[in-house]
Amino acid sequence: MKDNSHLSEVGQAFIRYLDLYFIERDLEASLKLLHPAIKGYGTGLDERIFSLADAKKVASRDIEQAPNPVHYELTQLLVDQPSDHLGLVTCELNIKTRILDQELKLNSIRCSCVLLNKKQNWLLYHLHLSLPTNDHGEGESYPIKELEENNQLLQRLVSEKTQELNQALQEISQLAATDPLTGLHNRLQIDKILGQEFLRLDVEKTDLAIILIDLDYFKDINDYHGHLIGDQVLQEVAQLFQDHIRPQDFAGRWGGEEFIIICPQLDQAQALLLAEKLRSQLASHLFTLPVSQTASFGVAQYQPGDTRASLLQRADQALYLAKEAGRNRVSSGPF
Ligand SMILES: Nc1nc2c(ncn2[C@@H]2O[C@H](COP(=O)(O)OP(=O)(O)OP(=O)(O)O)[C@@H](O)[C@H]2O)c(=O)[nH]1
Repeated sequence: MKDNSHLSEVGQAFIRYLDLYFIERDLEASLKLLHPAIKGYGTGLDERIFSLADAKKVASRDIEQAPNPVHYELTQLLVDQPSDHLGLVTCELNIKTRILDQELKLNSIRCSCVLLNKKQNWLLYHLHLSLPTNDHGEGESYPIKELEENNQLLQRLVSEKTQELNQALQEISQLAATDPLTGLHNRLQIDKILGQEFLRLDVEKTDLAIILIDLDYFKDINDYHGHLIGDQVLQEVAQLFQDHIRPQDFAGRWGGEEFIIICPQLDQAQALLLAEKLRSQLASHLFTLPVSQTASFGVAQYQPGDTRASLLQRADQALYLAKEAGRNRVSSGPF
């Protein structure tokens, strides 16, 4: 402990504050030496102190970031006491500490401070710290201010980049799950959804039905009108299915001119009704192009012991029966 007896009460109070704050890094004790109406500025860009709460925030962040003792050397100390209640300190100091095994050294910090005498205690009423803006001095190895600025810039860049990456990731996931022509779920995604629905069946013991759909004589559309018109018909059919299923159903493109609807919580009878609705909507649909289009539908309901493959196989067999029976119809068996 340095001998400060030559200093006035004001000087001693100021040194006491420096010791508690810098050397001991004792937040609570150092805060007790601040006047309740403290105001001032720290060295950081955002270190504005307009209340004791601000001072606490700035100091606690500083101590958290640099918890080791901060050794200081006063290169200049001027203490004035214009009145019984008013003390002024003007000083310059060099500090050094260690953060994360790195030596930090900063010279020529300027500090001006007003102390008020409150019930025989000199308390810091105003504090202003500043760093010279010229190039770093000899031996300064860690310009905190610059580090803070870089840190803030980096944080902003990282947050911007993270946002961009998240958005790109969302777009990529969306693309990976979507059929580019129709905008419906693609086969991979439908397989994933079916897997999730099977897991749900284990827990919830509810119904699940699927509807496989194959357009009738679609080859003719391509042959007579060309592939581009064929594509437009596929898009319009997809939109029609999407418009007439329930919000909880999933519509997907299963293959070229094959579609699939996954219907959670629907039994066979209800799924047959839905399929019939889709069939008749399509059969009577007025396409924007001078074409008409029907489809055949195979319906299968989940049975205990089913795998995804066995359920799909039954729907496929039902679809085959609908085709065999003359197309433009719905079938669910029997098998
Ligand atoms: N325009 C277009 N045609 C496609 C696409 N995918 C598959 N097709 C066509 O769909 C047609 C399917 O023909 P087929 O398998 O013979 O069946 P179909 O003519 O619909 O007859 P049925 O299924 O027996 O009623 C073929 O001409 C394929 O080229 C696509 O993405 N765009």
